[in-house]
Amino acid sequence: MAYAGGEGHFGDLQNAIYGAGLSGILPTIPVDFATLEKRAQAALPPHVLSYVQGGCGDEWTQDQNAAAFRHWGMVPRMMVDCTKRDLSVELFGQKLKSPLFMAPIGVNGIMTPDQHGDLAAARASALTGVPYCSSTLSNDPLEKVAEAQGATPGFFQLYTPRDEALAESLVKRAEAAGYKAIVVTLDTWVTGWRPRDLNTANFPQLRGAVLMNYFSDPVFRASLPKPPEEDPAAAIRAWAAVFGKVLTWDDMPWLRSMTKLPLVLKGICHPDDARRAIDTGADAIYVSNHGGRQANGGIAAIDMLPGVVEAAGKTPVLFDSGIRSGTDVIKAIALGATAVGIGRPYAYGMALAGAEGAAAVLRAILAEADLLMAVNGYPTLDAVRAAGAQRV
Ligand SMILES: Cc1cc2nc3c(=O)[nH]c(=O)nc-3n(C[C@H](O)[C@H](O)[C@H](O)COP(=O)(O)O)c2cc1C
Ligand SMILES: O=C(O)C(=O)c1ccccc1
Repeated sequence: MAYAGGEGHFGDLQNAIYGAGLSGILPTIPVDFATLEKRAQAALPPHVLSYVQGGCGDEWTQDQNAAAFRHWGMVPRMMVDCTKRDLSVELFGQKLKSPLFMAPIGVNGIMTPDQHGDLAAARASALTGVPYCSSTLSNDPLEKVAEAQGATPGFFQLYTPRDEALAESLVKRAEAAGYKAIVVTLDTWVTGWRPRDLNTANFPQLRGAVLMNYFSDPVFRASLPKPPEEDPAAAIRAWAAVFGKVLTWDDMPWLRSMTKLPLVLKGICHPDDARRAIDTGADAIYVSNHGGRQANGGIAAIDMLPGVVEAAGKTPVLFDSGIRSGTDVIKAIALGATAVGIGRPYAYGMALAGAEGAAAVLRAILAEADLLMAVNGYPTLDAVRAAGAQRV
């Protein structure tokens, strides 16, 4: 049944769903965020849910991130042949089927009952071709996560430790494991004020979750009097002491010297910071306010994207924070993003059905994006950018 026009498109999922419905089969993973979140809310242990769902302060910025997409609108073009759509992008020398990627989520490890959510996320990436940016915080070592990503390229997100030798060790391991870019997160040397987690006195990392990249690291291990297996409490304390280096522009030569891989700075929101990042050697800018988890009171991330895109010129701009649907993805592309990160939505899919659940969420987002392009007369992402989005 080739009703939606064209074959082999992400939007074919729609036909598959309606077709299955004729035999009484319904999607097991909701295709919209609101229903998905409700289902995940019921499925997750309360302390995991509050950590993932929550944000900083009264969550104004987190709410704004999603709500701000509602004041950007697009104008359709008619009489354009859109039977073939091309959502592919080239990023870090990799040809990707779509502009989506999975944003780093350091507690993926505790999102699945088997506590191997990092591997589930990596398998979702292998299943869909959507790259996974895996976090430094992980229940499985980065080498195993890379392996589970199969042929899909992966990126490694670095939380820069205070111990420079440990930072260098993590980056060298990521290079050896085949990651295609190093994404340095700038906004989290300290944790933001998160009332949901504070009121329940819950911080998963201090309970020993998701620290396997440290516990498996030769430099970290050498810094401990006893191995983490023998004295986990001391290893956790050592992690807390080493976790967050305060980065300044003075560190750029060092960060740049650590790797020949593309270097991406995550958390850039100001055009001047984007210019300085590029001038000092960054290969890509990653606009994000950490999903509103780190600082409250900030402007919605999508509203900061156009200024950074303009400042970045030809340098690729990655974006996340507030993406909840395929429509949001297309709006971010229209505003100049090169690639768009999905955060909480895929984590919720994973909470419901592991790798398959996360893959289902990504496929639904891609299907909506593809069908929007089909209807709106945008056959390519360049056409999306040319059409743009207007503030309404
Ligand atoms: C539970 C959770 C854990 C996260 N852990 C990390 C992390 O380890 N490293 C990082 O750079 N960003 C982390 N982030 C931020 C995401 O990469 C991304 O910026 C954010 O989720 C985007 O917002 P959204 O979830 O509203 O789409 C985390 C986000 C969540 C929800
Ligand atoms: O929960 C987060 O968003 C996150 O990335 C993090 C990681 C380590 C410490 C504090 C926050």
